[in-house]
Amino acid sequence: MTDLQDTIFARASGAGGAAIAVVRLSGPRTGDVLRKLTGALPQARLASLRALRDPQTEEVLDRALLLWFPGPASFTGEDSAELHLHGGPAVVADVAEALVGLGCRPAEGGEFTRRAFLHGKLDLTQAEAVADLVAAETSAQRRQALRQADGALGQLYAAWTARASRMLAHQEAAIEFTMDDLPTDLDRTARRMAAELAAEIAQHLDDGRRGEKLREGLSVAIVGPPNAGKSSLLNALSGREAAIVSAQPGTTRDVVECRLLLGGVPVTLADTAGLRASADEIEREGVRRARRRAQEADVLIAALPADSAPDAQTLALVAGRQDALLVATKCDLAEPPAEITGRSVLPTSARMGTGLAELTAELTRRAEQQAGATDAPLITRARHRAALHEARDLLMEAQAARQPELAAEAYRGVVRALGRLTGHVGVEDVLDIVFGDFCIGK
Ligand SMILES: Nc1nc2c(ncn2[C@@H]2O[C@H](COP(=O)(O)OP(=O)(O)OP(=O)(O)O)[C@@H](O)[C@H]2O)c(=O)[nH]1
Ligand SMILES: [K+]
Ligand SMILES: [Mg+2]
Repeated sequence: MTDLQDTIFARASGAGGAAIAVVRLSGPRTGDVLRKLTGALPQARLASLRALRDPQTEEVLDRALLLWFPGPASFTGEDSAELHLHGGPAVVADVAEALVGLGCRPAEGGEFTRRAFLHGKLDLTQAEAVADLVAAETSAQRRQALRQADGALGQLYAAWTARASRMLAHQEAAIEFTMDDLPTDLDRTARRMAAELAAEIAQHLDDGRRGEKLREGLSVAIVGPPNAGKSSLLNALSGREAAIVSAQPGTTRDVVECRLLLGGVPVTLADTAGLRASADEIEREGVRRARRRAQEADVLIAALPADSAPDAQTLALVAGRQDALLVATKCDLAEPPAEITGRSVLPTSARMGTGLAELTAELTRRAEQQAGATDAPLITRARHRAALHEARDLLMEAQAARQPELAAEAYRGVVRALGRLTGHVGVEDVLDIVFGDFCIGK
């Protein structure tokens, strides 16, 4: 995808007007480009103030601060540089034009980090963390991304990959020895190791998706009967008129979303169509969407108006969800029940603004409880989860395999699945272990 012979450049600082624009360069021509723009290579890794000249016209384009990072001791592992230009769009555009004239090309999204990965500067989990750091909206997200960028997750996965390689090595050696008719317990050792690793991976997977929730945001859905005041609640919690409120039941059809920040966790709060049987095709689709959203939500809010009997459809929906939050709405109209089907109820009135602080506090408590920060590094992406599931299943398969060759094949799969996580898929490593790590010696 990326041709490493190309020298790439991109504006690394935000778009739009700014005092300074940082343009980043990476690739084999970088040194040559700096020489042509400034007359000489600046000292490595020290800031130098230089006039940048268009090599064709000799015109001074800008007076800029240069940083020259000769490879391999650079972020990408290649010769690279930063030009700290004055931030005007014309400065950046004219310098970009000069760079193209010197044989560079604009970088594609993520290309610098991709090069860092290809040159072994980062593993894949660290590359992902760079993207997460750039996107981090909250301190909690930043902390999680930084930890992953430091390699905590990658090291865990690399250690597991090494263990799987060792199992494979034991299994292959067991096959060899069986052919020599020598009794060994290599096969049993491999199976024991597989059981241990499978248990550790299962525990790592059983994290309630804390890392993913912090990275992607927690999903909260408001459900309830028509006219329960769901949209009014969404508007009150988010502080803006995001959803249409009216006295007409069946007002909301689409899922209406608002982003909130609760306890450092980004939260998507969704208002949904009132649950009822309807002759209207559009409303029926709205109710389908409401039910689907309720199913997917990390936190479910059941809005039940205090001035009417609890809605049967809503109660049925939350019956299987012990974690659902029962909220009595319109408490200015009637006394809310203390409990519904034995579960406590939070009284609110969007009109009077009562109970909203309590509801926000409860949502914040749940957000903090469900997302982020544990002692062990966390899975932060569906990609991680998929590969770990695959590895765990193959470890079970290896343990149950009747034929040593099938066990070996499963171990090979485990190494591949775990290796994909860091991007270091190295079945070659196994050969080194077979012939080096433990001494077959004959
Ligand atoms: N008295 C009182 N009326 C409220 C309160 N909240 C909402 N309402 C009124 O109840 C009616 C329905 O409110 P909505 O927020 O549209 O209710 P909804 O649950 O979103 O309704 P649908 O989208 O049709 O399912 C409107 O007339 C609101 O003004 C409240 O706290 N107190
Ligand atoms: K309504
Ligand atoms: Mg509504």
